[in-house]
Amino acid sequence: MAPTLSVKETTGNQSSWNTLLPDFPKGPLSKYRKKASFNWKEMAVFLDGEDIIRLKNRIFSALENDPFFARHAGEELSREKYQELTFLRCKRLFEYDFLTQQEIIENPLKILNLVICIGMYDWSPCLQFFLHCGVFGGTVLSASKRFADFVKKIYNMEIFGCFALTELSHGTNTKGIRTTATFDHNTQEFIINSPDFEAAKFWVGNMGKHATHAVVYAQLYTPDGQCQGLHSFLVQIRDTKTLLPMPGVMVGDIGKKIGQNGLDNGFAMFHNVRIPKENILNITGDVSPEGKYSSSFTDVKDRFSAALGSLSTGRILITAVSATNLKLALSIAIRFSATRRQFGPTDEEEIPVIEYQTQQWRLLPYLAAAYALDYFSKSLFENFVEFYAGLLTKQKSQRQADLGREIHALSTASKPLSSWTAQQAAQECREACGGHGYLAMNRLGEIRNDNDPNCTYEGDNNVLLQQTSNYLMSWMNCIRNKVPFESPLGTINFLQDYHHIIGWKFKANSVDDCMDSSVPLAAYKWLVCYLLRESDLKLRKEKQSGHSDFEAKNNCQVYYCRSLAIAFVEQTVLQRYHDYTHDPDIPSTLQPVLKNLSALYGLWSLSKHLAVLYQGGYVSGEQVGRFIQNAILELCSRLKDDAVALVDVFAPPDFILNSPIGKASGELYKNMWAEILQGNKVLNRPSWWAEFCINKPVTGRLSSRL
Ligand SMILES: CC(C)(COP(=O)(O)OP(=O)(O)OC[C@H]1O[C@@H](n2cnc3c(N)ncnc32)[C@H](O)[C@@H]1OP(=O)(O)O)[C@@H](O)C(=O)NCCC(=O)NCCSC(=O)/C=C/CCCCCCCCCCCCC(=O)O
Ligand SMILES: Cc1cc2nc3c(=O)[nH]c(=O)nc-3n(C[C@H](O)[C@H](O)[C@H](O)COP(=O)(O)OP(=O)(O)OC[C@H]3O[C@@H](n4cnc5c(N)ncnc54)[C@H](O)[C@@H]3O)c2cc1C
Repeated sequence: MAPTLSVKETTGNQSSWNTLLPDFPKGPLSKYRKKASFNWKEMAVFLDGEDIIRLKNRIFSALENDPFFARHAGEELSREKYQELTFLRCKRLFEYDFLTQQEIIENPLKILNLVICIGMYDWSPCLQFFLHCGVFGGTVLSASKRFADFVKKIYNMEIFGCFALTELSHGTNTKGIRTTATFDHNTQEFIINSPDFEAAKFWVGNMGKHATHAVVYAQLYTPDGQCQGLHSFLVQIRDTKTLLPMPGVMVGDIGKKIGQNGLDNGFAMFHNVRIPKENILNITGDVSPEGKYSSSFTDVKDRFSAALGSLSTGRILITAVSATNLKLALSIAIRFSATRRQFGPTDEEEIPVIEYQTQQWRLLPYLAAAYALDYFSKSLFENFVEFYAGLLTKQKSQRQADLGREIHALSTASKPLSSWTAQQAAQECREACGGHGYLAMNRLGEIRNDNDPNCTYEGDNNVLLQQTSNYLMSWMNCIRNKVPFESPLGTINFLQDYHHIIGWKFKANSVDDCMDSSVPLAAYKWLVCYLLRESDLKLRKEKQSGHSDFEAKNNCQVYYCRSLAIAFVEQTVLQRYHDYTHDPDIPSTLQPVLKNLSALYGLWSLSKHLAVLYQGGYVSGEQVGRFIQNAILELCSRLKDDAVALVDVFAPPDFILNSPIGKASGELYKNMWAEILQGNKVLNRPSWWAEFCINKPVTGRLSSRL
């Protein structure tokens, strides 16, 4: 695969940038655009490449010109209407068929960009489409060749799919799933059953109203009564001609959610539902006609990992989806902050709120995080593409197995990091826009609420972090015994220097010394080693004091393993972004601002761990804390005049961003006013006017009845 994220890509010339990226309208934001230290078009082309920008333009303009995607000011859709519109939009996505197989093979990053572009418009149709084609379709596709005919039906929408793992009473604990699939060798069928309503499949996207088929995870029972563990099965849940439930299936919608309400999340119970033997998705095991179980995995644990392997795709995608929400929220809040004026040094002059130190400190570290996480999510996606190619070609090498473990460990921490960062940023951006941030039309509430489940689905963030710390702790024996080790992506290779790193101390002697990301990076390496040592000691102590493995692990999470996983993933994100921004091949016009972003992301993230850095003796004395704080403030101040151009690089067109206060013109009040006046019945008196004007209350009439 071509190294599409390599910095060696050409950035073209001014005239090609202008063709790809039109100028913004002149207006209140022009002042900041002129102050920027770099050309935003050069940056956009440098980061994405011309081909991806052309793809984005194609998608954005298709949506903008399509009546099905029209936005209507003041529109308030009922949930049913919103679900219907979401489905109509999803159908349009089939009709557009934005990417050919060939384009995806040539540059897999295009699929990620497709998800991002559609999601920037609205996550409901995006998730509906990709749950069907990607999560459901991808699982069937990777099972075996015998589903080839079925796969065709998926991609021409003859059927519609969903992915049903979670149950009403079990989600994170996948081993606790209770749906059963019992093989009947007399009829060569599996019989699917939900033992009771608590084992009903629950939360399943697309299942609520329209999915016809589901990938159902169930405990496989062979005729000898043996449970062979969790396997997945293709089950038809609705008739494709009528959308009525299939015999034995009770299926419905779980109700209104906090966000993503265009998507129909549903439940299903199965009562003796018979499916052909061939419908087992034989990824991890199969049964013979006589009912004998076979699996290419001899180890039960390996089989379990493989059964859940497809979840890594979702977690990597969610890392990127959350980074996208971060970009959307920041585009709105930074454009607003550069145009909204409050107070000033004199009575005559009010200044844009972005000039305030607090506003800079609240927003600009998130801007740096958006750049770092965007880069990381794309690079992790590229790593995953390599792994997936190995899966499809049935590679059984040690490298392939190690790569799977490493990607699992990275994605189970990058999803939490990215989704939490976006969630906190969306709230900060909401508040940074004051009251106007709370107006639904400005979209920050929608971004916050639609991002929220990224912290939960595809695995609860707090529980997923345990997977990453388990992986890190698994190297402790090698570290203790000084046995050399390395991982395919090299993310844990620095731990070989553990005994040396653990003795490091903070070296910078001034604020100036701290202005490069190498400083927080060194601190992070120490922090990971320290937290690894502390977590390992704590675990051993817990076990020595007589606690079971379960209890001991549980007692090691807070302040130990959980912090370890977070520090590790922050370190990994920073390492990749540091290497990228410090590459000598980066255009000299862009490098200074990129290095500032890298330093700010590193120092700001690290500053949340200051207590542990002091506690473990990596830093001492009050000066170090001050250096870090002052360096953060200095970087915020340096980036302030670049902030508008930095969001111009990633902000989608106004139609997609859909926020009057976030529009590219910066005509904050004109844009809001226009939207408000186009609202539904804004100037009308209420339909219930008579309740005030005619039917007056009789004060105290009800008090005697209390
Ligand atoms: C991880 C768990 C919590 C583990 O539970 P536990 O029982 O404790 O098990 P362990 O002992 O820890 O694990 C045993 C070993 O297995 C290893 N393991 C586990 N999982 C994996 C894995 N995925 N890969 C590799 N290895 C794995 C583990 O490390 C252990 O090994 P070792 O002992 O350390 O060596 C687990 O139970 C769990 O996963 N829980 C969470 C459940 C979950 O995630 N459910 C998801 C349900 S589906 C859902 O939520 C859907 C949501 C809808 C929105 C999705 C949005 C997706 C993004 C966009 C669309 C995608 C587009 C696709 C594009 C395209 O392809 O076209
Ligand atoms: C919008 C949305 C869409 C979804 N779509 C789908 C779908 O399409 N298909 C599907 O199968 N599922 C779907 N899900 C379900 C989702 O995958 C689960 O909700 C998720 O895996 C979390 O599981 P849970 O809800 O059982 O949480 P629980 O596991 O019950 O978690 C509850 C709390 O307990 C804590 N907890 C649990 N175990 C531990 C532990 N070992 N240590 C410490 N704390 C613990 C958690 O941190 C959490 O705070 C969706 C969910 C949402 C919100």
